[in-house]
This record gives sequence, C-alpha cells and structure tokens, in this order.
Amino acid sequence: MTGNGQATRRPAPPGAGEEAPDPREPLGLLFRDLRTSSDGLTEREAVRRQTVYGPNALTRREGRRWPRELARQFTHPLALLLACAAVLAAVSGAPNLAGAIVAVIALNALLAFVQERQAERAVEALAGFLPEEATVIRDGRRRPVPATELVPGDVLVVEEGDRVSADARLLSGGVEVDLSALTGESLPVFRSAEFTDGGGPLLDARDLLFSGASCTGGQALAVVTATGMHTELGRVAALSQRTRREESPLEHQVKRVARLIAVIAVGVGVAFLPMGLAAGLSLTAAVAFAIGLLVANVPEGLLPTITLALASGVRDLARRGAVVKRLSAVETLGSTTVICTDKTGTLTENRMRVTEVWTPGTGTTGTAEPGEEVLLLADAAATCTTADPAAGHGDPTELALLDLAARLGTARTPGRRDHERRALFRFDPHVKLMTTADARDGAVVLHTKGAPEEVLTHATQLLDHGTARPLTPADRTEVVHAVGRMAARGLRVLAVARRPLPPGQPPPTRREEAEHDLCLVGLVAMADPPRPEVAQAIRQAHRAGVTVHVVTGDNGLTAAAVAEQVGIGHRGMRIVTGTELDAMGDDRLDALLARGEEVIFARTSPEAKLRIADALRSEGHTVAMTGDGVNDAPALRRADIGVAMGRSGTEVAREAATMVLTDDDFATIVAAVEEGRRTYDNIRKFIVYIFTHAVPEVVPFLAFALAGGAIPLPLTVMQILAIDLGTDTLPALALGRERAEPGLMDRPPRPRSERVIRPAMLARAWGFLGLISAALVMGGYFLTLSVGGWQPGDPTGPGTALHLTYQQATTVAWLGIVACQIGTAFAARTDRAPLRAIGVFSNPQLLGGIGFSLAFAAAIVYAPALHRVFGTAALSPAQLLTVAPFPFLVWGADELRRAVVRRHTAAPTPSAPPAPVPAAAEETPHHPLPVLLARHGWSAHRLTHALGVGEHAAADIVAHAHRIAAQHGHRAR
Ligand SMILES: Nc1ncnc2c1ncn2[C@@H]1O[C@H](COP(=O)(O)OP(=O)(O)OP(=O)(O)O)[C@@H](O)[C@H]1O
Repeated sequence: MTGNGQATRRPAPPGAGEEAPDPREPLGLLFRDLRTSSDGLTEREAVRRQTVYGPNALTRREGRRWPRELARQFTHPLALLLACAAVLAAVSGAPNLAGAIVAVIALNALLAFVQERQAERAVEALAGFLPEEATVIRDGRRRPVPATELVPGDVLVVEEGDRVSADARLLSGGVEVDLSALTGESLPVFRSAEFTDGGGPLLDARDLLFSGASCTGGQALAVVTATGMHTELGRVAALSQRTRREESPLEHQVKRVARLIAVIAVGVGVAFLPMGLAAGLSLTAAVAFAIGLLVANVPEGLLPTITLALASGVRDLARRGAVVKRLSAVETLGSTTVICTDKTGTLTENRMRVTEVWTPGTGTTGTAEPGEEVLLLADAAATCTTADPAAGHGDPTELALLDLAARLGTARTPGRRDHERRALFRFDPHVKLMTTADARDGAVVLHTKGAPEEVLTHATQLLDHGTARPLTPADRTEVVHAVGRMAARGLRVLAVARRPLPPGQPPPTRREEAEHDLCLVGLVAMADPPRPEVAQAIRQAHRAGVTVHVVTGDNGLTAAAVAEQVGIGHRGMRIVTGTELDAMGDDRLDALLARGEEVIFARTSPEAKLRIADALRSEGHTVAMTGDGVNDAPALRRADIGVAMGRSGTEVAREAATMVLTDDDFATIVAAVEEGRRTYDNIRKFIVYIFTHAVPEVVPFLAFALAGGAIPLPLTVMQILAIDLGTDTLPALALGRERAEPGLMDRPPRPRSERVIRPAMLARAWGFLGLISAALVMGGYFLTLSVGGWQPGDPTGPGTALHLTYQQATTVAWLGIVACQIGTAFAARTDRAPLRAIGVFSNPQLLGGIGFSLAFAAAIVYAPALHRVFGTAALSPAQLLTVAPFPFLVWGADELRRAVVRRHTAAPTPSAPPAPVPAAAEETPHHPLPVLLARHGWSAHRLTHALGVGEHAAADIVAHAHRIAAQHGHRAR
C-alpha cells in the first residue's frame, strides 16, 4: 500500500526487532520516526498500521495460568482433609473407599476449576460491554475511535475525564493526569507540551503521557508513540500479569462456615469410631464408616457453586444494562438501603430543548417568534459552547443552546464559533459557570453562561433593548422571579451574560479576570423530561425499603419539580442547598438523614457527594451513589456501590465506579438491586438444599450404631458419595439460577451484618426437611426389610437368606434420599411463597438437573455392573412405589409449613412504612412554584437565603404560595 506519502518506511511489526522510537527525542525526529505529523494520520494509513502493530490492547499469556489454578483446587484445606481421609482409608484396608475419595477430590477440583473459570470469564467478558473510546485526528478531522484501534503516529485529543489509552508525547496544551495505575502515586501531576524533559526516569518526563493514566483536567494534543504491550503499562502487565480475583465477603463468610462444618464432620467421624466398634463393627469397617461420615459432611462443592451463582448474577446484571466490576458487588447491591442519584440524564432523559427564554426587554416568551433581544441571547449562548452537533459530541445543555441558535437562524455555527475563539474557561462545577473570549469586530467579547444566581453575583449590568444599563435590585428580584417560575416547572435555567473588552485588550488568561462586571443578556430555560420508566422504578425502590436522595448541581426547585414528577419524596421531602449543606455540621447532617425523609441536595459541589456518602455510611446504610464527572470519582469510590454512567460519564468516573450503567438509567439501578437480592436469595436456596441431605445420611448410621448391631447398616459409604457427588450436584447448581420470588422487592433490605446462613435456614434444612427425609428413608428401609420377612437381629450378610432383601432395603433407603432431595429442591425454590407463585416448571435447569439425577439413580438401581460398587440391588415395582411419594411428601410438608408461616407472620414491610401518597400527587405530576414552596414549608427567610432575593420578593412569593396552596388544598406550613 503506497497511497500515503508518510509511509516511506514500513513500521516493523511488534517484536520484529525495530525498537519503538524514543518518545523523548526532539519532536521533528519523533515525527520522522513515527512517519506522522502534527496533523495526524490518514484513515487508510491508520488501518494499515493496525494490521502491522495489532490492536492496542494488553494481551495475557493465557496458557501458563491454568495449571497453577487447577493445582490450587487440589491443595485447599478441604481437599487436603479429604486426601488425609483417603490415606486413612487405604491404610485401614479399604482400598475401594480410598479410590472413591480420590475420585471425589478429583471431580470436585475439576468442577470448582471449571466454575471459577466461568466466573472469571463472566467478569472479563464485561469489558466488551464497556468499549473504551479515544478521540483522534484523522484525515484532518477530530473523530472518536475505539481505543483498541489507536496506532503509533495517531494524534490524540486528551480532555478532562478521558482515560489515556496509549503512550504519547504532548504536542500542545497541558493536562493534569492521575498516574496512580502506573506509579501508585495518587496525586495528579501536570504534564504540558511546554515542559522539556529533565532526563530522569521515563515516567517522570513532564511532556509524556502514558496508557492507563486518566486526565483530571485540561486539554492537550499528543502523538501516540507506543500502543498495546509496547506501552509502559504493557510492560508492567507483562511482568506481573494479572492480580488474583478478590474474594467477596460472602465467599469469605462461606469459606469460614465450610471449614467449621469440616471440623464438625471430623468430630462426628471420630465420635462414630467407638460407637461403630460398640455396635459390633470391625475396626476396618468402623474406620471406613467414620471416613464416610466425614466425606458426606464436608461441603466441598459449596464455595465454587456460590462463586458461579455470583458470576451468573454478574452476567444477568450486564444483560439488564448494569456492568459490575467485582463479584462482590452483586451481594452488596442486594443490601442497598439508599440510592443517591443525580438528576440530569439519570432521572431525566438528558435530551434538552430550550422551550422558553427571558430577556429584560421582553420578559418570558416562547422561542417561536423571537425579537431582537432573544436573537442576541441565542447568539451569546451558542457562542459560549464547545459542543459540536455534527461530530455527535457535546454536553446536551450546550447542544440545546446550539439547536436554539440554529432554529432561530443566527449565524453562529460551531465552525465559526471555534474560529473566533480566543480563550476558553470550561464549565467548572464548583463555580457553575463557563466563559469564552471571542473575537468580534476587531475586539474581544467575553461570554459567560451558568447557574443564574452565580451569573447574577458576577453581573453589574443588564442588556435592555440592546443597550447596557446598571442592574438594579428590582431587576435582580425580577430575574429571580423569572428563574423561580421556570424552575418550578422542572425547567433547567441558565443565565447568559457578556462583557466586551476595550479594543486592543488581550483575552484574559485567568478565570477570575474574566468573570466579573458582566452584563446580563437573559435567561434560557430548557425542558428535560423525566425518563418514562423512572416513576415505576422509584415506586419499586420505595416498596423495597430503599430511600432515594437526589444530589444535583441544578436548582432546588427544578430538582424538586422533577422529583415530584417521578415520585421521590413521598415520605416528605427536604431541599437542602449547597450553601446550607456547607453551613451544616456533621451532627445536623446525620440527624437530617436519620429522619428517613428523602432529601434533595441542590446546587451541590462534587465534594458534597463524598460528605453525604460518608454520613449515610456512618449511619449504617449501604449506599449506591451515581456520578459522572471527574470530581465525582472520590465519592464513587467511597460509596458501597459507585455507579457511573456508561454513555454520558467520563472514563475517570467509570474507572472509579463499581457498577457502570450502559443506559444511564435510574431504573437500571433498581433492577440491579433486585438482581442482587435474587442472587443472594438463590445462594441461600442451594445452601438449604445442600445442608438438608446431611440428616438422612447421618441418621441411618446413628440408628445402626445405637441399635448395637440389631439393625443392619441402611446406607453404605459409597452410596453417600453417589448422592453428594452424583445426584445432588446439578439440582444445586440449578437452584442458583432460580427466578425471583414474588415479594422479593416488597421486603426491607437485608441488614449488612446479617450472615448468609441464618439459624432459621439451618432449622429448616436440618430440623424440618432433613428430619422428614430421614423419617421417610428409615420408614422405607424398615418396610422393605419387614416385607421381606426380616426381624430385628436377623443376620443379613452375604450368603444369608435375607441378603437380597437387605440389599433391596438399602437401595430403597438410598433411592429414598434421592427422592426426598427432589422434594427438597422444589421446597427450597421459595422461602415464603407457595411454589405455584413462581410456577412448578419455571426453572428448566432444575428440571434438567432432576432428570439427570433420576437417570443416575436408575443406573445405580438397575445396572448390574454398579450393584457391586454401590451394594445395591434391582427393585421391584412395589418397592419403587414405596419411594415414589417421597418427593411429594417432603415438598408438601414444606408447602404446609410455609403456609403456616405466612399466616402467622404478616408480610414484612419496609422499616419505615411509606406514608400514603395522596392520589392527587400521582395524578397531577407537577405543581406550580407556590404550591411546591408551600408544600415544603419554605419561609420567606429561607427563600431569601437560598435564592439570594430580597425580603420583599420572597415574602411576595410565599404569600402567593399560600394563596394558591389553599386553592389546591395544600396546607402551607
Ligand atoms: N455547560 C454548562 N455551561 C454553563 N453552565 C452550566 C453548564 N452545565 C450546567 N451548567 C449550570 O451548572 C448547574 C449545575 O450543573 P451540573 O452539571 O453540575 O449539574 P446537573 O447536570 O444540572 O445536575 P446533575 O448533577 O443532577 O446531573 C446547572 O444547573 C446549570 O445552571
């Protein structure tokens, strides 16, 4: 391919010998070595280089890892315990048993290995849901490309919030970057094209950027010098490969329980020895049984099954639009008690459209027939933007302003705007302002837009019929009135101002030099409708006992109106402004949050989120907190579940978050909470199932031992292994995929301190389901024996007349356990609800698992080859019929028990029962400003403080509020 003049020398493929150019060499040389220029590559050349350099991604040496992971499955404490048992069995003369235990260990290790790999894959596959993007200049145009398609020589645009995806040398501009992924140093450092390299370590070079860094401020252009495994991050990755998957608290808890049970199993096994001997067993037989009991009770499959259940939770979450980065997030989600959400884009659609404007001369008007003042306002607003609708990027607020300008036909296109731009002070969420300096008729004019109260603070004049005049207190009051009226209808209001600089004066270099003595041009109000699915999600969150606070940078009244529309605040709502929050001590904040009311934190700074998260967590809440900006990262890390936006959020926020919403939708958070609860519930279901079989397995041994040999042994050790490792495995896995139980989102959140294994579960598994199963199994056993003519004490050994009867009886006992476990599986599917509420056949995996279990059982009962191994015998139809009702009896008994429990315990309700929602509030989704003020008990004093209006204006609004509230039947406080 020779179409590109730059490509005179073919770049060497990675690892082909040619060294990557030194990123620190003089820029001219670097351009020559990379065969590029400050204008970037052509698309064709980039594509060609991609085939040469490969994708810009870190590769892992896959082949080397798995033997170690497999080996780990053989060396964990439970496996070692089983290995000891195998050795003991071998030396005590039970080679069959020893062989069987070795098979158990191998099977378990294999199963655990496969399950863990699946779990890992589930988490790794999530990367596909979150493709990283980079902005490059190709063919002379800025365009977004998938980060994997970056090639050396590309010119990269790096902006606040971006993740740097390749190593690069700065060409112009300066950025603040967080290099902690590479250096471990979490303080951001400033890197600029202006700096020259001091010659120290590469990572310290002040004009270089590295893959894995994130940009926390500024803007720059940089030329890519290395991609993929050739980057510094790639080198580090090659050295350390990957860190091991972190264990979730749930897995940790279960591991401890499993070990405890193993200790008990050893205890029971050891206790059986003297009992077995006393019952007349030989030492070898007694040791074999002791070992059998131990093997039966060690819950070796529990942990991998839990890991797999969490992994399938992760997969289901991803399908619902929530990508979590750790398995443990699934369980944390289930215990969420508070969601702190921002408004724009999460509760609302983030599709803004200017619907009204206000100018000093014409007052509030629509945008249909604009006068001269409105055109001026639209032009000023469109000038003070950076968005580019043609390139498909930009802040929706700015896109709405550009759309207004285009609709009204002003000449300010993005191209012309950028051409005239002399300086830019980006939107700062702390001061809530943005300012540009733009060339106009040989001079520079400053354009500012932002939160009205901030613009007013910095304004001294107002543009009245095209002429600037001083801004009087009456003007301020009028502006605040106008803002209040528009905000109370849920509109987002921005003020726009300007200031021409004297001819010849250069544009300011610092923000403070620009944002003062402004001349107010007018207000623009834009509608951003609530997402249609949010109201339903909020209702669901409330039913589930989850409180929703809104933490927004927007005006309190706008936020309150939107909150009302979606149903937030039905238990009472407070609006706390950023200023009020700053003045509030921690004690008062704690007290406010402890009241259980839903709060709107308006005009907050990003730091407020951190404070709110801390306060809620100190109250014992499990907090999900949304955020999208660079400044939100600390709060996202601090919350239990940091939620970032996949579409509109910055890479920095996505990296700090635990969960990323691919659709930015609040309803997805609630769906994720439900998913977390479901997964946790399912884990409990299979724990009940797995624990239950221990009782019918141990009771026959106890009966045998306690009867002093008068009762022949109802079960053999091999039979127990056939249940634990054969018939029970697939149904247990299938219970992990159970669908949600009705009422799952009608109960209060699980306290964080609550253990996964509750005493009530053990009582149900051991004391109820297990005991019933044991009784049925023993009943079936005795019935078969006595029908065959057996009397207590009769010999049943090989060669005796009753031997076949005994073998059939032990087969009935074994098959009885299998049958009871089928009943237990159906019973365990719900915790409170009747089975019909979720449908008898609604879990196809479970039906498949039971099918497998039955086939396995048929082989053991009827395949002569297996009779010798398991000590079983073929059953007659009548004997089969003895066992047939067992599943129904176990399941039916639990249905009855659940019905009794339901009758005697009222349905659990969220901790603070929601106050009834007045029907009117649901039907009339939004209220005018006065009603809102009256509803939330805003006094004139408070209004003065919050909005910065004069006492008179405030008193006016409140009086008006009282009047209208009275008409609406609301009582103003
Ligand atoms: N691009 C912008 N230029 C100037 N001012 C802006 C811009 N974007 C927002 N503002 C002003 O700053 C305020 C706060 O904006 P911010 O982006 O922090 O929060 P938000 O998007 O309104 O709400 P949320 O935090 O709920 O998403 C807005 O209400 C608006 O007045």
